[in-house]
Amino acid sequence: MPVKLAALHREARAKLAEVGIAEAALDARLIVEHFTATSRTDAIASPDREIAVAAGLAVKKAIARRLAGEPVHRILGFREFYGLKLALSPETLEPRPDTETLVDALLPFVRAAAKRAGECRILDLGTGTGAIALALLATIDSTMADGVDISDGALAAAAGNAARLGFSGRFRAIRSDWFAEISGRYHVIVSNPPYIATNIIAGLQAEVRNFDPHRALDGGPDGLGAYRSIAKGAKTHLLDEGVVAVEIGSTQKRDVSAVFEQAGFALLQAAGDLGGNDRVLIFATQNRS
Ligand SMILES: C[S@@+](CC[C@H](N)C(=O)[O-])C[C@H]1O[C@@H](n2cnc3c(N)ncnc32)[C@H](O)[C@@H]1O
Repeated sequence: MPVKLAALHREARAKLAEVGIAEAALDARLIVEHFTATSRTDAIASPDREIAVAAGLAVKKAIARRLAGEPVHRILGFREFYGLKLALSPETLEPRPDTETLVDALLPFVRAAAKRAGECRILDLGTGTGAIALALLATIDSTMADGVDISDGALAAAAGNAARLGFSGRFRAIRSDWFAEISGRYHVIVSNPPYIATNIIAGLQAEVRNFDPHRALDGGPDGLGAYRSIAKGAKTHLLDEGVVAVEIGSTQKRDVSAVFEQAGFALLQAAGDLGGNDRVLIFATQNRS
């Protein structure tokens, strides 16, 4: 029997709240809206709208997945980042709001390079869904980006997102172990690399541990492995006046700075995330700063 929209919302919310899911109301709303193709306005203006049986069943299945611990955006299959709707795959990290801080901090450097050189060439190492590169392309016209990943599934998701958002002409997805397959030079190298120490992963929140790919999380024994690879290769892939920007774990500012300083870089700027934690470091080559 078809069910009414308001009843579906109520039932979904109650089921998630019952087991103590923190964002029960929001998660229920996102699930119902997505699987019934309705909006917030529909829920207010047409609470008695009848929902087709198939859509009602799809909501039930989605609620069951949420109850089993799957993050809501994995269930929906997409997540918003910097105002862009990005499709996820099992091989991509779910982009986080904290990473938007990295995009914000980098924009002035991208703008300056675009003004200076007529265009800004960006290399996004560990591109995942393409989140960082696509946010920069969406914000500044005279930009092009190469998104690198070691995961074929992530690269397929990034290329799909670029195409859907109309950026195929300015975005290339490249399979590479960091710089191994990269020969060009860039005005900006950016990365949100895996930065969690291997022995910490088992103790992470279940939603992260069980659903984000470990290749996107695991930074090796001390969490710094990817930074070492990036710092080592960055100099020979930067154009004059170029910068390298990385996201970091909240306790890694000193260690990551040391890794880049040893590779011939100087810290130009540090930025915090929405919670006030150290989150972004931007470096230039030492002879420039
Ligand atoms: C923390 S995720 C970041 C994803 C995306 N940039 C974001 O901010 O949402 C790190 C990414 O690095 C990729 N990665 C891990 N090891 C790599 C390697 N050796 N070379 C290239 N990419 C790698 C992972 O597949 C993953 O997509």
